Amino acid sequence: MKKITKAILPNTIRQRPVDSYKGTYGRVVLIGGNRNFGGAIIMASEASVYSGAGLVTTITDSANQASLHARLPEAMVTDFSQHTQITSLIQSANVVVVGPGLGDDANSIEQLKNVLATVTPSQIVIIDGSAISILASNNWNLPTTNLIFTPHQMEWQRLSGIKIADQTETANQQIRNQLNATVVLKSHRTEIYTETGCFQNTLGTPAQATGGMGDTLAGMIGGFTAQFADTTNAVQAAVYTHSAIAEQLARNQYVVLPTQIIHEIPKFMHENQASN
Ligand SMILES: NC(=O)C1=CN([C@@H]2O[C@H](COP(=O)(O)OP(=O)(O)OC[C@H]3O[C@@H](n4cnc5c(N)ncnc54)[C@H](OP(=O)(O)O)[C@@H]3O)[C@@H](O)[C@H]2O)[C@@H](O)CC1
Ligand SMILES: Nc1ncnc2c1ncn2[C@@H]1O[C@H](COP(=O)(O)OP(=O)(O)O)[C@@H](O)[C@H]1O
Ligand SMILES: [Mg+2]
Repeated sequence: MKKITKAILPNTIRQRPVDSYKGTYGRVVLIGGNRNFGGAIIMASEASVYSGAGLVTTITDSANQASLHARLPEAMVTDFSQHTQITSLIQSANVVVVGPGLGDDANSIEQLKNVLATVTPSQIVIIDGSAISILASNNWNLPTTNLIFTPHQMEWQRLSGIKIADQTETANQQIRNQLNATVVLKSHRTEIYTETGCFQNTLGTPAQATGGMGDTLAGMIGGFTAQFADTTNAVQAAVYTHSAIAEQLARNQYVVLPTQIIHEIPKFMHENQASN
């Protein structure tokens, strides 16, 4: 397994061309946040915006709209009932992030089904949290698109059928091959399984063990893959950045909050972009 080091950052985070505009940096659509888990999709959306995604739209329960806008006026918002608009938003996205706080009720299942039916091969689809658990309990065909799963170990157990104790590199890679997807298997040393091999994060702190930390990572992966052409590098850079910021904050903090990481992303990317 190859180690992910600091070198991934300048290899991925490019200086912005002077003649660019918001469209240069990708359209991310995030879908999640039921009435109970609004915070999850708010953090994921914030993480996409702070990672530099050009345009971010959040599709969520109407109960979350005011709080999302109060925290993040940069995001556009549509609620779960706007079916026609949702389908056209998904069609226009470069990257779709589905699952943070989505829940598993009938509406959650319908929203995920619509994503899977709508996406095309040129898009990137990040499947996180509840969306992984819904997929694990339904025998649906996966769409032909660039799929990125971001499970924690129990979500991976549900999806892959591999018990946590048996989640070895060989077993994980075998299921990845069947899924034909990138798998970001989150743990204290997150592993990324791709078509070209497996990469392990070298950073991360138990100060990160708090709710919303993975929702934030999903949004960051959305923001990074929307902007940076090499998707495998973009995923690695997002995973590394998430933990590197957490480690910096953990020098002086017992616990690191997801929203604190989010607010440090622009500065961290500025300091670690390619110098040319
Ligand atoms: N503020 C918000 O809105 C928040 C909303 N959230 C949203 O909630 C939704 C459900 O996501 P979820 O991860 O909380 O629940 P679920 O999928 O049932 O997994 C938990 C089960 O797995 C087990 N487990 C074993 N190993 C594990 C591991 N390494 N990491 C984690 N768990 C592990 C664990 O074992 P236990 O802790 O009981 O020992 C337990 O039995 C999802 O949409 C998410 O986005 C959250 O992000 C929180 C903040
Ligand atoms: N002990 C730890 N050391 C390093 N990173 C951790 C540790 N515990 C959790 N994390 C990180 O926190 C995140 C947890 O993701 P997840 O369980 O999906 O959170 P949530 O769904 O609550 O947002 C992952 O990125 C994981 O790598
Ligand atoms: Mg999660």
